[in-house]
Amino acid sequence: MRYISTRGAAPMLSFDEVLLAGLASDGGLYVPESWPQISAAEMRRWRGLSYADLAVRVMAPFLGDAVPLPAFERMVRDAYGTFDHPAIVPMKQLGERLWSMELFHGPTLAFKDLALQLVGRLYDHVLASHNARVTIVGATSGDTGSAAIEACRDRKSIEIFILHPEGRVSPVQRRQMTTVPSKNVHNLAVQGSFDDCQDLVKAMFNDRAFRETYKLGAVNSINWARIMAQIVYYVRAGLELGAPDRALRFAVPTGNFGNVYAGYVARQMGLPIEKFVVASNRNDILTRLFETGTMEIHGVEPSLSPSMDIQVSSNLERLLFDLYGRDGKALAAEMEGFRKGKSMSLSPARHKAALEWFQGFRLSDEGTLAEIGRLHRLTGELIDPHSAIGIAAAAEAAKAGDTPVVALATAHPAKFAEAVKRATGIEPALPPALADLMTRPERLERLPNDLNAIEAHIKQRLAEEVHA
Ligand SMILES: Cc1ncc(COP(=O)(O)O)c(C=O)c1O
Ligand SMILES: N[C@@H](CCOP(=O)(O)O)C(=O)O
Repeated sequence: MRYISTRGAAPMLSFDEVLLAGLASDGGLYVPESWPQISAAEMRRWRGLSYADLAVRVMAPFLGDAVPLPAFERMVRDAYGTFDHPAIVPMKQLGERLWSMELFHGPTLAFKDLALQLVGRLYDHVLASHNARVTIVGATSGDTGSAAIEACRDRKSIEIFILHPEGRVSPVQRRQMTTVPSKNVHNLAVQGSFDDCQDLVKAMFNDRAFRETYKLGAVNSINWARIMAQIVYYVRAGLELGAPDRALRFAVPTGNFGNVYAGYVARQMGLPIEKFVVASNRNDILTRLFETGTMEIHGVEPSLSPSMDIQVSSNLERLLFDLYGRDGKALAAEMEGFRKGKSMSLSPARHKAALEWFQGFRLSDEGTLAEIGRLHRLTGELIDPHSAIGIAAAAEAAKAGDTPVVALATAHPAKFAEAVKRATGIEPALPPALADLMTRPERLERLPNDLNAIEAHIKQRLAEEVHA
């Protein structure tokens, strides 16, 4: 398996090279040269497999010969051995055609663990075989950061720097990052939005000298390995609901478009997915794109679902690459225009093609609180605001059409206790392993939204490590 950049000007790479590269050298994102296929017969055979066994089968074609299969199997088993539910991603029926899939049973209580527990192990394996070290730089609106830190803490060959928007993540999310005492973990609270943090990370990757000197690595979903690991639970949901003999739909709470893009890949591999409902909060750039064909950046506004407070959805570029017939040069020009003009429009034909697979949905904060309350009254369950947006989208979709709709529940309610309490009067408790989280000492650096300041800080910290 070889990987190509969405902007057409970076070298083709193998899986291990893509894992270490993160962003492509032309500023694009790596995607597989072609989509591996899962046959109907394979899907039927895979129905009763454990999550780990299924994960190995779904992901193996993406590795090429970069990682030996026995080692990969071990990594997968270890990664999902950290989850606290035997099904790893349990599904619950909420209505006649309505299901939710819980993706928050990993160590940091959000769907990011499904990919990052594996990516941390892949990094270890590949760094050891290349005898290399890496400096991870990542941006987070709250969940990627803690999942990446948990996956990379105390690893000898990794230093990890996570940028989060100061004051714009929940107190639990912040503390899950800042209370980790490991020496290789560095938290930077940036005066700006998640989009600013993500721009800073991309700018560090595009600063060739900095990237090469400090051997930058990525943990955000710009890294293909993140997407690869997220494909598995779509296949799992499909098999549980009767694929390949029955089609289904997904409703996905969306920010950076990584989660829903992994579903798109599952469909490209042959899973019979009829439609994706792309669900957003008031930061609805994607919903507007599907409604109108035009993508236009408005400022990021804080909401009750802060992890989705994003306007520039990185992974949309991977979908656009296919909508542009995999013409990297044409897409590079389009992305440059979008960067400068903060707006881009799809041609009517491309817009129509996108609507065959996707539809948009948005929910206000008031609607989110109402949905948390409604679900609690109906089922007795507490759900977090991100999952609530997905479930509300799925409930609406289930009213139209006969195929089942699966809502992805992306975070544990205790990560957003304040919103859940406002909606239900009940404060969800953190699991026992995190019971004392709110009293642990924190460690973070406050920095301006300025590339030079961030790079200087990282250089200084790395120099101190060398002399320690
Ligand atoms: C809890 C939660 N739900 C949904 C999302 C949106 O997912 P994506 O960025 O993959 O679209 C995020 C952030 O990524 C998140 O942390
Ligand atoms: N919501 C995310 C934002 C980063 O997205 P990623 O999937 O690209 O890592 C977060 O919680 O940090």
